[in-house]
Parts: sequence; C-alpha cells; structure tokens
Amino acid sequence: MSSNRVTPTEAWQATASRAADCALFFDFDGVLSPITDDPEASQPVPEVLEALDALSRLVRRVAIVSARPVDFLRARFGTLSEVDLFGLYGLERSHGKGETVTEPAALPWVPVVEEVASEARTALGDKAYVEFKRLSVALHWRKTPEHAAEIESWAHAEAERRGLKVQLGRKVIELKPPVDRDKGFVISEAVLSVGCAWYFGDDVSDIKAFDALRARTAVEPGFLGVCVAVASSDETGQEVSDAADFTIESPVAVGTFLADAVKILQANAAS
Ligand SMILES: O=P(O)(O)OC[C@H]1O[C@H](O[C@H]2O[C@H](CO)[C@@H](O)[C@H](O)[C@H]2O)[C@H](O)[C@@H](O)[C@@H]1O
Repeated sequence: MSSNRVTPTEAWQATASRAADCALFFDFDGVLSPITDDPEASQPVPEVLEALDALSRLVRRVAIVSARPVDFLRARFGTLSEVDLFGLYGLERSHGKGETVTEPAALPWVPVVEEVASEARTALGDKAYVEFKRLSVALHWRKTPEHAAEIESWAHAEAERRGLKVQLGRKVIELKPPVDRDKGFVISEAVLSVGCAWYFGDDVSDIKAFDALRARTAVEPGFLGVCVAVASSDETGQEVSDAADFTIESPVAVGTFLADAVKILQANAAS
C-alpha cells in the first residue's frame, strides 16, 4: 500500500470518532470485484460482502456507485438491506430494499441506446463484446485487444451521430445519454448530508468522485474526505493513484482492509 496524503490509520481514527456522520462509497468493478474476462461473471470478493454488511451498521451510509445497472448490483448486494445502490453513473438509484428510480431525463434515450447496441453487434461482430445496459452500451475489447482502435473509433463516430456521450474505461468504451449524471455528480449531492465520506475507485471515471470530495473539503474545512485508489496502473496509468490519498493493491486487499476497518470502528463504538 502506498500513501501520499492522509494515511489509512489517520483516516480510520478520524472516521471512528464521527462514524454516525460518515458515508462510505464504493465503485464495483476492479474495487469490490476482481477484473474478469467476462463482464457477466463479476462477483464481489466474499470478505467484502461481510465487511460491507458490518460497516452499514457502523456508519451513516454505505453505497455502491457503479456504471452497472442497479438490477445487476442488486443481484450481488441484495442481501445487504442497508446498502444503497447508484447504477449507470447515477442514472438509476435504489435506497436499501426500495424500488429502482431512473432519472426521467434519460428515459427517452432507451430506444436510441438499444439501436446503437444492435448496430454495434452488426458492425463490430466478434471484434467487441457488446454489453447492453438499457441506458448505456459498453463495447469491450478485453478479449480482442487488437481491435481496440477500431472499436473506439466506431464508438466516437456513433456517439457524434446520435448525440450520445462517451466514457472510456478499462478496455471498454461506453455510449450513454447526454444527461448530466456521473460519479462526481452523485458524490457532490450525497456529501451534502454528511460530515465525512470515503470513496474507493479504480478507474478514470472515479476521479470525478475524488474531485467531488476535494471540492467539499475546500468549502467545508471540517469535512473529512478520503480518496482511495485500487491499483490498476497497467490499464489506467498512474492517474487514479495520483489523485487518491493512498492506494490498495487489489479487490482482495480491499476485503482485508475493510475487515480491519470494521474492527477499528467496532472497538471505538464499544469504548
Ligand atoms: O463503475 P464500475 O462498477 O467500475 O463499472 C465499470 C465497467 O465495469 C465493467 O467492465 C469492467 O469489468 C469487467 C469485469 O471485470 C471487465 O471484463 C472489463 O474489461 C472492465 O472494463 C462493466 O462490464 C462495464 O459495463 C462498466 O462500465
């Protein structure tokens, strides 16, 4: 684990003294779940599930903030009744066991995204894995890296033609509606009701969430914001680690890190 700003020990000590006012936000792929070749096969590390369950009873809020749909997240975290889910970069959300709420401005884009997914299958064939997510389509090249440039170029042209936005990720490019929602937006709103928040991310889209925590600290000096990168430097460069307070080496290590945090917070609650 490398550190360049607040250390993990300092951060958990500060969190323990105000746990009831703290929120913990987690990206999913590459943070709570190891990267797999098949996007449908991703599962959270078992130790992570246990720790999130315990943490949700020790802090004010635990939430997953992901590019995956809420239904996908619910299939993996549904047993954790106190964990909130933000899907599709915040276009979908569900609180606890509540229903999924979709951002109304995005709904007219469902048929457009559906058409783009269908066209991508025709135009790119086996060169890309096409993941249709209702309000977004992800074009993957993890198993076909030799076609990365062609996939990216097709996505940019299609986005331009359809008025969609693009988001690059780890061996993937996504096309999504031009609606003002991203992880930074989700975190900017969510931190207004807490005095302390952590965000764990591994990808370039997570840097916006880090920025939202830094922005909150700038206007509210008493606010504690902790940005944690999960290492992915071979795919996203040093960018995410450089933007974080410290870096954890893998999703498995995140499980251990959170299990240790549970012990610290439990000890503080008992004292
Ligand atoms: O916001 P996230 O939860 O991190 O979602 C980002 C993307 O994650 C998924 O793709 C990534 O993980 C896959 C499974 O490990 C991997 O095969 C792929 O190469 C990665 O890019 C997901 O499939 C995408 O839809 C998300 O945008």
